[in-house]
Amino acid sequence: MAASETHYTLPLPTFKAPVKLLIVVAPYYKDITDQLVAGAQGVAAACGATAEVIVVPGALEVPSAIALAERMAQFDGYVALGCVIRGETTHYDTVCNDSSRAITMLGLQGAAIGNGILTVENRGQAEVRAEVAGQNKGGGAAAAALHLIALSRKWATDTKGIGFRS
Ligand SMILES: Nc1c(NC[C@H](O)[C@H](O)[C@H](O)CO)[nH]c(=O)[nH]c1=O
Ligand SMILES: CC(=O)[C@@H](O)COP(=O)(O)O
Repeated sequence: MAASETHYTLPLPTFKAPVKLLIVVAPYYKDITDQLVAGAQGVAAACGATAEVIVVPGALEVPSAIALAERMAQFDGYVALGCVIRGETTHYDTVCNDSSRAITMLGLQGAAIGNGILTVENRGQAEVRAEVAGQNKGGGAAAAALHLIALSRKWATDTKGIGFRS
Protein backbone atom coordinates (compact mmCIF):
# COMPACT_ATOMS: atom_id res chain seq x y z
CA MET A 1 0.00 0.00 0.00
CA ALA A 2 1.39 3.44 -0.93
CA ALA A 3 2.46 5.52 2.05
CA SER A 4 0.12 8.29 0.94
CA GLU A 5 -2.88 5.97 1.44
CA THR A 6 -2.18 5.56 5.18
CA HIS A 7 -1.54 9.12 6.42
CA TYR A 8 -3.89 10.88 8.86
CA THR A 9 -5.98 13.83 7.57
CA LEU A 10 -7.02 16.55 10.02
CA PRO A 11 -10.71 17.55 10.06
CA LEU A 12 -11.21 20.79 8.10
CA PRO A 13 -11.19 23.97 10.24
CA THR A 14 -14.26 26.18 10.65
CA PHE A 15 -14.23 29.98 10.57
CA LYS A 16 -16.46 32.74 11.97
CA ALA A 17 -15.00 35.56 9.87
CA PRO A 18 -14.55 35.39 6.07
CA VAL A 19 -11.37 33.77 4.70
CA LYS A 20 -9.73 34.96 1.48
CA LEU A 21 -7.39 32.49 -0.21
CA LEU A 22 -5.15 33.11 -3.21
CA ILE A 23 -4.48 30.07 -5.38
CA VAL A 24 -1.23 30.55 -7.32
CA VAL A 25 -0.99 27.96 -10.09
CA ALA A 26 1.77 27.21 -12.60
CA PRO A 27 -0.06 25.38 -15.44
CA TYR A 28 3.09 23.92 -16.96
CA TYR A 29 1.03 20.72 -17.37
CA LYS A 30 -2.41 22.30 -17.49
CA ASP A 31 -4.52 19.13 -17.50
CA ILE A 32 -2.77 18.10 -14.29
CA THR A 33 -2.96 21.49 -12.58
CA ASP A 34 -6.62 21.92 -13.54
CA GLN A 35 -7.33 18.99 -11.23
CA LEU A 36 -5.20 20.52 -8.50
CA VAL A 37 -7.10 23.80 -8.77
CA ALA A 38 -10.46 22.02 -8.70
CA GLY A 39 -9.43 20.15 -5.57
CA ALA A 40 -8.26 23.32 -3.85
CA GLN A 41 -11.45 25.16 -4.80
CA GLY A 42 -13.55 22.32 -3.43
CA VAL A 43 -11.86 22.40 -0.03
CA ALA A 44 -12.01 26.20 0.09
CA ALA A 45 -15.75 26.08 -0.60
CA ALA A 46 -16.24 23.38 2.06
CA CYS A 47 -14.74 25.80 4.59
CA GLY A 48 -16.69 28.81 3.29
CA ALA A 49 -13.52 30.50 2.03
CA THR A 50 -13.26 32.50 -1.18
CA ALA A 51 -10.42 31.54 -3.51
CA GLU A 52 -9.00 33.82 -6.20
CA VAL A 53 -6.86 32.08 -8.84
CA ILE A 54 -3.80 33.61 -10.50
CA VAL A 55 -1.49 31.99 -13.03
CA VAL A 56 2.30 32.13 -13.33
CA PRO A 57 4.54 30.48 -15.96
CA GLY A 58 6.20 27.84 -13.81
CA ALA A 59 6.83 26.48 -10.33
CA LEU A 60 9.82 28.78 -9.87
CA GLU A 61 7.54 31.83 -10.14
CA VAL A 62 4.99 30.61 -7.60
CA PRO A 63 6.84 31.79 -4.46
CA SER A 64 7.58 35.16 -6.08
CA ALA A 65 3.89 35.68 -6.81
CA ILE A 66 3.04 34.84 -3.20
CA ALA A 67 5.70 37.25 -1.94
CA LEU A 68 4.26 40.00 -4.16
CA ALA A 69 0.72 39.28 -2.93
CA GLU A 70 1.89 39.37 0.69
CA ARG A 71 3.27 42.87 0.11
CA MET A 72 0.66 44.28 -2.22
CA ALA A 73 -2.65 42.55 -1.55
CA GLN A 74 -4.86 41.31 1.26
CA PHE A 75 -5.16 37.54 1.46
CA ASP A 76 -5.39 35.34 4.54
CA GLY A 77 -3.43 32.53 2.93
CA TYR A 78 -2.09 30.95 -0.21
CA VAL A 79 -2.27 27.67 -2.09
CA ALA A 80 0.77 26.95 -4.27
CA LEU A 81 -0.07 24.57 -7.13
CA GLY A 82 2.02 23.18 -9.95
CA CYS A 83 3.52 20.07 -11.45
CA VAL A 84 7.23 19.41 -12.00
CA ILE A 85 8.10 16.29 -13.99
CA ARG A 86 11.72 15.13 -14.22
CA GLY A 87 13.36 15.69 -17.62
CA GLU A 88 16.84 14.86 -18.95
CA THR A 89 18.86 17.37 -16.97
CA THR A 90 19.34 18.47 -13.38
CA HIS A 91 16.95 21.38 -13.91
CA TYR A 92 14.28 19.28 -12.22
CA ASP A 93 16.20 19.45 -8.97
CA THR A 94 16.57 23.22 -9.23
CA VAL A 95 12.89 23.78 -9.91
CA CYS A 96 11.74 21.43 -7.14
CA ASN A 97 14.21 22.51 -4.50
CA ASP A 98 14.16 26.23 -5.14
CA SER A 99 10.38 26.52 -5.37
CA SER A 100 9.75 24.44 -2.26
CA ARG A 101 12.50 26.13 -0.24
CA ALA A 102 11.23 29.60 -1.18
CA ILE A 103 7.70 28.63 -0.20
CA THR A 104 8.95 27.27 3.12
CA MET A 105 10.88 30.51 3.78
CA LEU A 106 7.75 32.57 3.11
CA GLY A 107 5.88 30.33 5.54
CA LEU A 108 8.54 30.85 8.18
CA GLN A 109 8.07 34.59 7.69
CA GLY A 110 4.40 34.22 8.59
CA ALA A 111 2.57 33.55 5.31
CA ALA A 112 -0.04 30.78 5.57
CA ILE A 113 0.82 28.62 2.58
CA GLY A 114 -0.16 25.12 1.51
CA ASN A 115 2.25 23.64 -1.02
CA GLY A 116 0.58 21.54 -3.71
CA ILE A 117 3.38 21.63 -6.26
CA LEU A 118 3.79 18.05 -7.42
CA THR A 119 7.37 16.85 -7.95
CA VAL A 120 7.22 13.55 -9.78
CA GLU A 121 9.12 11.22 -12.05
CA ASN A 122 6.44 10.84 -14.71
CA ARG A 123 2.97 11.90 -15.82
CA GLY A 124 1.29 8.84 -14.34
CA GLN A 125 2.49 9.73 -10.86
CA ALA A 126 1.23 13.28 -11.37
CA GLU A 127 -2.23 12.22 -12.53
CA VAL A 128 -2.87 9.96 -9.52
CA ARG A 129 -1.84 12.73 -7.10
CA ALA A 130 -3.67 15.56 -8.86
CA GLU A 131 -7.04 13.89 -9.47
CA VAL A 132 -9.71 15.17 -7.09
CA ALA A 133 -11.10 11.62 -6.94
CA GLY A 134 -7.56 10.36 -6.41
CA GLN A 135 -5.09 11.70 -3.87
CA ASN A 136 -6.42 15.27 -4.31
CA LYS A 137 -3.13 16.98 -3.46
CA GLY A 138 -4.64 20.31 -4.45
CA GLY A 139 -7.32 19.89 -1.83
CA GLY A 140 -4.70 18.88 0.69
CA ALA A 141 -2.69 22.02 -0.01
CA ALA A 142 -5.77 24.19 0.44
CA ALA A 143 -6.54 22.41 3.72
CA ALA A 144 -2.99 23.04 4.92
CA ALA A 145 -3.31 26.77 4.24
CA LEU A 146 -6.69 26.89 5.98
CA HIS A 147 -5.31 25.12 9.05
CA LEU A 148 -2.55 27.72 9.33
CA ILE A 149 -5.07 30.54 8.97
CA ALA A 150 -7.21 29.00 11.72
CA LEU A 151 -4.13 28.75 13.93
CA SER A 152 -3.18 32.39 13.39
CA ARG A 153 -6.73 33.51 14.16
CA LYS A 154 -6.82 31.36 17.30
CA TRP A 155 -3.67 32.96 18.62
CA ALA A 156 -4.74 36.45 17.54
CA THR A 157 -7.82 36.14 19.76
CA ASP A 158 -6.15 34.13 22.56
CA THR A 159 -3.34 36.69 22.92
CA LYS A 160 -5.87 39.55 23.06
CA GLY A 161 -3.97 41.85 20.73
CA ILE A 162 -0.41 41.06 21.78
CA GLY A 163 0.13 40.37 18.07
CA PHE A 164 3.41 39.11 16.65
CA ARG A 165 6.33 39.12 19.01
CA SER A 166 9.25 40.85 17.26
N1 LIG B 1 10.21 22.05 -16.03
C1 LIG B 1 9.18 22.63 -15.32
C2 LIG B 1 9.14 23.98 -15.06
N2 LIG B 1 10.13 24.78 -15.52
C3 LIG B 1 10.00 26.23 -15.65
C4 LIG B 1 10.37 26.96 -14.37
O1 LIG B 1 9.43 26.72 -13.34
C5 LIG B 1 10.41 28.47 -14.64
O2 LIG B 1 9.13 28.89 -15.07
C6 LIG B 1 11.43 28.84 -15.67
O3 LIG B 1 12.69 28.31 -15.29
C7 LIG B 1 11.53 30.36 -15.87
O4 LIG B 1 11.88 30.95 -14.65
N3 LIG B 1 8.12 24.52 -14.36
C8 LIG B 1 7.10 23.74 -13.89
O5 LIG B 1 6.17 24.23 -13.24
N4 LIG B 1 7.11 22.39 -14.14
C9 LIG B 1 8.12 21.80 -14.84
O6 LIG B 1 8.10 20.55 -15.04
C1 LIG C 1 11.70 19.85 -14.58
C2 LIG C 1 12.21 20.60 -15.72
O1 LIG C 1 12.74 21.68 -15.61
C3 LIG C 1 12.16 19.90 -17.03
O2 LIG C 1 11.01 20.24 -17.75
C4 LIG C 1 13.35 20.29 -17.86
O3 LIG C 1 13.51 19.27 -18.76
P1 LIG C 1 15.01 18.92 -19.20
O4 LIG C 1 15.76 18.57 -17.93
O5 LIG C 1 14.86 17.73 -20.11
O6 LIG C 1 15.54 20.15 -19.87
